[in-house]
Amino acid sequence: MFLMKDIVRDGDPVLRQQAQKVTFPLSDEDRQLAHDLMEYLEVSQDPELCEKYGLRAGVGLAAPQVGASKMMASVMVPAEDENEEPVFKDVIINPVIVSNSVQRGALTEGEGCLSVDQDVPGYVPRSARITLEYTDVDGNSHHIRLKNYPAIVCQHEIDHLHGVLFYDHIDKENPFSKSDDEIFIY
Ligand SMILES: Cc1nc(NNC(=O)[C@H](CC2CCCC2)CN(O)CO)c(F)c(N2CCN3CCOC[C@@H]3C2)n1
Ligand code: NI
Repeated sequence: MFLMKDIVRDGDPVLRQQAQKVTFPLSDEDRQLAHDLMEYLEVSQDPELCEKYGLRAGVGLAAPQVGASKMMASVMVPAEDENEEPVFKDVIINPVIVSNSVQRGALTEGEGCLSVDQDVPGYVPRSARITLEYTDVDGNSHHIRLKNYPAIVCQHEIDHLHGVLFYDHIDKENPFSKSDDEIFIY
């Protein structure tokens, strides 16, 4: 199980590398990595376990953040009402954003990152809607449309696979600048 000590922090070159495509069928090592990436999110979203293991809660975790430069990330976006199924939950392997809306969106509270210890205030403008292609651990390919919160999370994770961190997108001059067609999410 991953703990905070296993999370690589900003400054480590692995966070700025282009991750390697994953080959199928998955090796045992890659299968274990996919499992552990999702397990981190599940544990971190359980208040008791999160506290018990001293984790920072997460809704996504990319392989480079645990030192594995592979195109793989877990995403677990809970529903508003936690008694419902998560809005989106999967390990996305070799993900590609095949199209995205012109309309932009940003999380109202900005973003953070388990690999960035300090807060970096500001809006992180992203596409409000994306069409995502990826392969799951069983080798099935998916072609899905996501919007708002899950779309933002997937873009944050896919950025990690290309060596991009959330604060790269923040406007230095005016971190809270917003063009009128941008929507606010969540
Ligand atoms: C928005 C949010 N970001 C949390 N952390 N940051 C992360 O997930 C980073 C990735 C997210 C940062 C912005 C977009 C993607 C991790 N990243 O660095 C991976 O690359 C949260 F923890 C969180 N939630 C809301 C839902 N809640 C359900 C119950 O359990 C607690 C949980 C808290 N929402
Ligand atoms: Ni991150």
